[in-house]
Amino acid sequence: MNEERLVSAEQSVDDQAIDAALRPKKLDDFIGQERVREQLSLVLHSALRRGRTPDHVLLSGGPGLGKTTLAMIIAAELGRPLRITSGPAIERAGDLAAVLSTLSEGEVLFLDEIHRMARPAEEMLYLAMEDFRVDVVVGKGPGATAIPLDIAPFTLVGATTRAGMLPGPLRDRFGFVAHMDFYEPAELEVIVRRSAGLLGVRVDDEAAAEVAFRSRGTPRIANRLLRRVRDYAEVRADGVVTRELARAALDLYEVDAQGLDRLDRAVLRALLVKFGGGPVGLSTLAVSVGEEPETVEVVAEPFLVRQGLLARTARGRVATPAAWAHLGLTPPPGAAAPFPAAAPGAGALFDVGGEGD
Ligand SMILES: Nc1ncnc2c1ncn2[C@@H]1O[C@H](COP(=O)(O)OP(=O)(O)OP(=O)(O)O)[C@@H](O)[C@H]1O
Ligand SMILES: [Mg+2]
Repeated sequence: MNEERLVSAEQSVDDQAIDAALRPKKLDDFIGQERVREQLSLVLHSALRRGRTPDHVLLSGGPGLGKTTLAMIIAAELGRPLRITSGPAIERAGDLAAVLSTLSEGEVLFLDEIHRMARPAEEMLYLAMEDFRVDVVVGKGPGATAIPLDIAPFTLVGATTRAGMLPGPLRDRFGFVAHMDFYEPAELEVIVRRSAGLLGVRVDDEAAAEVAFRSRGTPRIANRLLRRVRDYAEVRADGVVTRELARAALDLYEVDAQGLDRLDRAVLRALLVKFGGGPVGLSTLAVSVGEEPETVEVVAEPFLVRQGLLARTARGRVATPAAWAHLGLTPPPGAAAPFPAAAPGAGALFDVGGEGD
């Protein structure tokens, strides 16, 4: 169900064309991520001044935060062609050799989902990144020989949603690592206004703020919510999106004021109403909302944790005071007692494993 969620950060089939159409093309048009943008600008422009290929760049961050966009911008800023491939497409070292040996000088190679590349290819990549050389193995078994092959100096741009899964030696070979964070509502508001302009949707500032606020810190979600709001305004009104219309549309799609959707709220409500705020075990909680434990853990919980509405403890899931407030409920006396703030020094109680967000 994850793919169909309006608030999923993953790219859906519907997003593909729109993602491409809405991508900023220059660093100056890339909104937010101030520090990354400034650092990257220095890396690129100093290399340009020296007439060298810039260091390899690793972009790390959650889905929909702008990694692919930034990779394209890097090539554009350098005025170089961009070759795109991805970890899953490189099953054998030979697949990578085929790409590397046909790069032109200064070309930018975008390797998306780099953490999913096959191991033997990884080792080939180390050498290529460091020495602009690959060893092509010819033959099999004891008679196999490695033939060194020079390749053109290039800039690798790797992207990953799981920087922690990258082997150290690979991470160390990137001269610049950009960590992309969730966006602030004010930044998303600018993104929404820009996207609205490109799509020819008229949104007033308050409506843009409303959409931004419900977008979970993620530009891709903001752009998706904007489209749903536009549909609503076209069918139910004169096409101009006001705050009231944006609210009505997003309420209809069950995306609430903080960006929680139906599943998020069902989990939270069950935790509060059926289990008095917890602690309750994951599988019990999942059964009570009719979902698989994995769905609750992977799809709903990370955002609830990030919003400070739910905590994972060694004794089970616990709602925070903010959770009661968010659903407009009053906690019963003594509810959510085993909460971190109330139990200084009880850090060991809390299991932060498996967060993966
Ligand atoms: N800083 C930004 N300013 C304006 N638009 C942005 C920004 N970052 C992302 N977007 C928009 O959000 C959408 C998703 O961005 P992008 O495809 O680059 O994300 P991603 O990090 O590559 O995601 P994934 O991990 O799923 O590959 C694009 O349409 C892009 O236009
Ligand atoms: Mg991408």
